[in-house]
Amino acid sequence: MAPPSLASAGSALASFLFVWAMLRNYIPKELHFFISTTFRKALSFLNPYHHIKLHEYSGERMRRDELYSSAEAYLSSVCLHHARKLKAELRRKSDRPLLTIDDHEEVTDTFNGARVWWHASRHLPKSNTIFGFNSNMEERRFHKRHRQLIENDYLKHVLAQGRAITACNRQRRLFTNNSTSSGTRGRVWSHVAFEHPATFDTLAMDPEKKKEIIDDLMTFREGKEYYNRIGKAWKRGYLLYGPPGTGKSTMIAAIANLLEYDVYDLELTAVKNNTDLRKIFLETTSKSIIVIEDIDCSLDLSGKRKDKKKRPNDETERALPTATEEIDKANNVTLSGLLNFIDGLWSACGGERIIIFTTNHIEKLDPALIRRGRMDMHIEMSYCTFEAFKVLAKNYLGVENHRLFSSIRELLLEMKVSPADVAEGLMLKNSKDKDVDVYLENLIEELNKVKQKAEKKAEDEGGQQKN
Ligand SMILES: Nc1ncnc2c1ncn2[C@@H]1O[C@H](COP(=O)(O)OP(=O)(O)OP(=O)(O)O)[C@@H](O)[C@H]1O
Ligand SMILES: [Mg+2]
Repeated sequence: MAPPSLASAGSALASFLFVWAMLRNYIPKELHFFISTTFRKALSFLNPYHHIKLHEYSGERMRRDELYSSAEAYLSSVCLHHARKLKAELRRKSDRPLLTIDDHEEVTDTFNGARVWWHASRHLPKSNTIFGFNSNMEERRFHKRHRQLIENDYLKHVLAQGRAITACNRQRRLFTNNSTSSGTRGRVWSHVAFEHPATFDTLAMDPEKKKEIIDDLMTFREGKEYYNRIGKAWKRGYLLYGPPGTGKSTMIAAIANLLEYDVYDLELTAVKNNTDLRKIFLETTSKSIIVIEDIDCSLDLSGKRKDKKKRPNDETERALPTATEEIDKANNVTLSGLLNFIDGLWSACGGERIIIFTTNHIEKLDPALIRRGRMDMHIEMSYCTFEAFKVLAKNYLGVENHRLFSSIRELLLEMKVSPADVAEGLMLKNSKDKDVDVYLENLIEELNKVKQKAEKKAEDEGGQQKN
């Protein structure tokens, strides 16, 4: 039951509204206006709550408002379990039903001691609404004493959390600029869902080196303010080099999965010239990894610059281009175009990008391309060590130790074999046998074959030299 003071206030209000309804048609318009505005003011003065509306579509181009979508993701994550009415939908290219809070359902959230009521409503389009969007609206209500907190901190909190949740939930994409792909619709990039299962856990490499790379990546991801403070574009370059089959492409997938970024696989040979390269770059989004695989094969990097001996002091100091170089510039991607792509003014647009080059021949690359600051971290992917083998054995066979491990360690110390070859040896074809011994014996047999081949090759080469 309501307390007596509230009950009497309520009955007074009811009597006032009744009298007002009876008299409103008989009093002059000016008096009617005065009474209704005074009444509204009195009500809003007594109302301790303030409201903020978030519209789903905003701006002249009726784009989906990011604050709205962030709030939707935030509420679905933080307040979903409090809501009684939910909506379930299957988003495109997803096989997991997505649950969100239903329209007209009210949920509450608490932030630094302030309580906020969220209410979602749906406005059906009027006949003359442009584009005919259903404009949904989230409305927040909070006590006026928390206004500063809500305006300054809560709004930012909802945006940041919502963005992070959206990034985590979204289907990541693998883009290619190869124009022969179907469905490009005039765009330079076409994409498919990125579903590579590689992670740093499944990547076979020295554990310390792995940790160093993970730490570096995580520092980068959290580094927005740091990069702002030091006045540097929020991007980082990684050069992965090493022989074939040592896990360079696998590491790219592991990085993308760790950071939850999209991957843009840039095929340089399909880019006409530097202008196109810039356009291509501008069509990438943030939170992405731009990859150029086998960079030494993609571009004739050596011929585009003058003799290094003439410019010993500064690699950025370039000699004037010759006429042939000018023609090349119009028709090809040049080294300077690529350098511009990596760290020219345009490269700062959007931010939060990682650029990765891979190569089997680091010695062939122009030093300017891979100097620190452009390619901040040089990562050597090496032949399979015993530590790397242990990761593969755990992934493929689920064993962390075994009596045959010592023989494998000996063999790996004696020869150079890629993790890809070891992984292949751990996979028995046409076998349903799940016995670990069989798999490891198969690997030892394969490794011995490689060893004998290498020894025979060395013998042949030795014989040829004597002759
Ligand atoms: N370090 C590794 N950890 C786990 N698996 C690996 C590793 N290296 C290679 N593999 C296995 O070998 C296959 C080939 O590896 P990957 O394509 O990553 O090699 P790469 O270094 O990119 O070779 P390339 O120089 O020829 O492009 C992968 O599919 C993976 O199964
Ligand atoms: Mg590769």
